[in-house]
Amino acid sequence: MEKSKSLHIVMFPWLAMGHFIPFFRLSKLLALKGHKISFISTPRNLSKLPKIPPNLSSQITLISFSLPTVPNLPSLAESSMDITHNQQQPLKHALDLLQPQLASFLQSSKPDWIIYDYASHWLPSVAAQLGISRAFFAVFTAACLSFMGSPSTLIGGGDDGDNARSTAEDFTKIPNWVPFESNLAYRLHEITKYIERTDEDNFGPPDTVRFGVTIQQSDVVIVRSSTEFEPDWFNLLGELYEKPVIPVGFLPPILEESDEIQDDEKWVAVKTWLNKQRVNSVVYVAMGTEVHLSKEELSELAIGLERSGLPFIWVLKNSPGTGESELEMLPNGFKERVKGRGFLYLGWVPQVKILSQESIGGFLTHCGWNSVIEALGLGRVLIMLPMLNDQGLNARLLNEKKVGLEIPRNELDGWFTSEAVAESVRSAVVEESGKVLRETAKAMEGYFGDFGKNDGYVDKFVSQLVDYRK
Ligand SMILES: O=c1ccn([C@@H]2O[C@H](COP(=O)(O)OP(=O)(O)O[C@H]3O[C@H](CO)[C@@H](O)[C@H](O)[C@H]3O)[C@@H](O)[C@H]2O)c(=O)[nH]1
Repeated sequence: MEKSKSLHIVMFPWLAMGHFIPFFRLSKLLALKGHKISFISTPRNLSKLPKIPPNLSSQITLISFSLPTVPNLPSLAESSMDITHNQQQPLKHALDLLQPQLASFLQSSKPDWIIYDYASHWLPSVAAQLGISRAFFAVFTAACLSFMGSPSTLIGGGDDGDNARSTAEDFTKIPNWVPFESNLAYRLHEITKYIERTDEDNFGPPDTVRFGVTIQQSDVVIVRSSTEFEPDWFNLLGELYEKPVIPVGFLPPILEESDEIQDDEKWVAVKTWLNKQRVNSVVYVAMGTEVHLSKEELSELAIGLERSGLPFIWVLKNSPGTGESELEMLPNGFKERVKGRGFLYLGWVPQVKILSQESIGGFLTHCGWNSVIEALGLGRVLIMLPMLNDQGLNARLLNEKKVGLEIPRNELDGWFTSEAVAESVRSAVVEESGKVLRETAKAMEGYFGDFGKNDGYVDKFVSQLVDYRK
């Protein structure tokens, strides 16, 4: 690469594991292509990132900013996985207070580009004043972003005519700006949770406004998806945003990287157990970093897995709200009854490594976009139980694509039964009724897991960064 084309790029993700992973993956790919990266976050978040490989250590600099203390945020909390849903807004308040540090860093380092997330809606205008080019990296699907609408719809304020959304029901309808056939919309229970959260925002704007302003004030928007997978949604998104929308591909994970964040002894126990199971037989159950199921939901899921009769490995978390672990919240006698057939794991697992084991037959998932990309990159069929954020929309899209099935729920309150869990799991993983889903999911490896194809998207993106630079 010519020296003149080497860029200095600052990365500033939202304080959530599901966002650091794609931002860091993109940083490494950009560094490999000869660009200098300054990756900014808080000390505890930076310590959770995989190690920078020696060949990239001179290209990537980690920049640590202490997170200001704010009311209603536990003192050691620095990311969305450390807190409950109700503390998400105080975390955004703390993020907003990083503005002066960010501004002075940008002023002194004068990067070519800054790539940021939706939450720091104040950042694009700070960067613009300093003459720095600005990219919003949306770690969501083009379908989900299109559903959310144009910047003016997101910013709202009642001036958006027919497009304005004021009630939860408005989010359960296909938007009038979608010109093609689709079933993409929230279920009432999914949006009720979302609205509950934004109503508690006493410290800053709701997420919709953060998104709208961020999109409106960016030079380009980068999306972690591909035009091959979502052609119509990408066309629509370009029209809604009226600015370049650049697919950066899926940024598929590198298997070896998950070695760095695992405890060897524990992994050996998981691997030994997985190796004893039949090929394509085990259900991997994991709900990401932000979903915390209630005791009743955990119980229904547990009994459903038990009833399915299939072997399963289930990753459980500590509940930041109660201090109780999900393992402690499981129904009485469950652990003993599934002993040998169900592997219960409390803590952080190397998810990509688990998904890559040949005994895995399907993935019961909350549909976080990272988890979906990791699973489809390895051709695993999905059993979908979306709970928050974009997850419901992801599930609708993946249902349309026939790569899995949604566990049937009560549309109003989201309740699901153990029978529905057992039937869905069996259908997706072993029964004839799920054969097409298994085959379609397998074929997705070609989009999600193909490194050459995905790297082509990053190459195109890099040449656009060079072209659009101010
Ligand atoms: O024990 C664990 C738990 C998680 N992971 C990894 O952590 C990431 C989790 O990301 P994701 O599956 O996207 O789940 P969340 O972190 O819960 O997702 C948040 O971020 C996503 C991307 O924005 C959104 O799609 C979700 O709705 C939002 O809740 C994945 O890479 C997992 O492999 C592990 O490796 N081990």
